[in-house]
Amino acid sequence: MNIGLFGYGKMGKMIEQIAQQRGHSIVAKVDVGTKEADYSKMDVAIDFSTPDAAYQNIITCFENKVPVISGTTGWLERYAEAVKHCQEKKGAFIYASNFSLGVNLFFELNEQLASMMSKLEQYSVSMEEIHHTQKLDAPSGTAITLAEGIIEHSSYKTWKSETADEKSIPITSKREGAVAGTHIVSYESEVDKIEIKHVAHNRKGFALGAVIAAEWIQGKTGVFSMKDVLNLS
Ligand SMILES: NC(=O)C1=CN([C@@H]2O[C@H](COP(=O)(O)OP(=O)(O)OC[C@H]3O[C@@H](n4cnc5c(N)ncnc54)[C@H](OP(=O)(O)O)[C@@H]3O)[C@@H](O)[C@H]2O)C=CC1
Ligand SMILES: O=C(O)C1=N[C@H](C(=O)O)C[C@H](O)C1
Repeated sequence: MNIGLFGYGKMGKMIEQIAQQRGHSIVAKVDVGTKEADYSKMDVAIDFSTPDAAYQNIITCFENKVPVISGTTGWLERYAEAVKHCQEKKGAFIYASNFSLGVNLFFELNEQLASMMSKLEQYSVSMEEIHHTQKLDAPSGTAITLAEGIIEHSSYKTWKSETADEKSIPITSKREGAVAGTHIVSYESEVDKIEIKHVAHNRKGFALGAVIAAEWIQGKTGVFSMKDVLNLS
């Protein structure tokens, strides 16, 4: 598979390593200063760029008939537009706030727990995410997906950073050192606390998941998710 990398930062470099180990070639590295890219050589584009850059990168790939895997967070207010564009162009697209197998299992566990906890009014839910100090967006994309999973299975209506009323899920964002990504969902009552926690030890799991998604999307048309790739639920 010939891969075009959009964003050649921490994730772009990790994806290059994993892709090459799996026998793929990197045919383009599109970063902030890149003037031109040869889309005709790309079987797939993998975008891990910035919140400001992702949407345009994705649309340009659809225009050039290149399937897109995007893991960039913080641009999701334009996700519906990107989906529409993909459908109009009969393209192929997967966005995931987190590509790691572990976090995708954690998403499933979170939804099952939310469903059980929705019957118990004495517990209040809250969330904490911890990432490295270079992260541009907060809360993390993963925390937003977790909150959406809880909202789908409970009476919570929305999420909010830090402080919240009883109808919204409070999310605390911490930025510390080089933390790859930690997410904690807590349910607290007057008498006890239940927590589920995912800790990424490094970025390899995110990169491997993105490369597996790129392999999976070959020859397909449409908008998919990691649930489709991993055959979950
Ligand atoms: N879904 C998932 O599993 C994961 C998602 N992420 C997300 O991926 C994104 C990237 O993370 P990370 O690699 O750590 O960040 P980095 O800051 O290390 O890398 C981002 C890169 O994108 C470059 N860039 C800026 N503008 C453009 C542009 N117009 N086109 C292409 N590239 C551009 C930056 O260049 P410059 O530095 O010169 O500005 C930088 O090299 C973030 O949104 C992060 O939240 C991260 C890990 C896992
Ligand atoms: O910026 C990061 O590093 C990460 N971003 C993603 C997010 O916002 O959830 C995924 C992972 O937690 C690492």
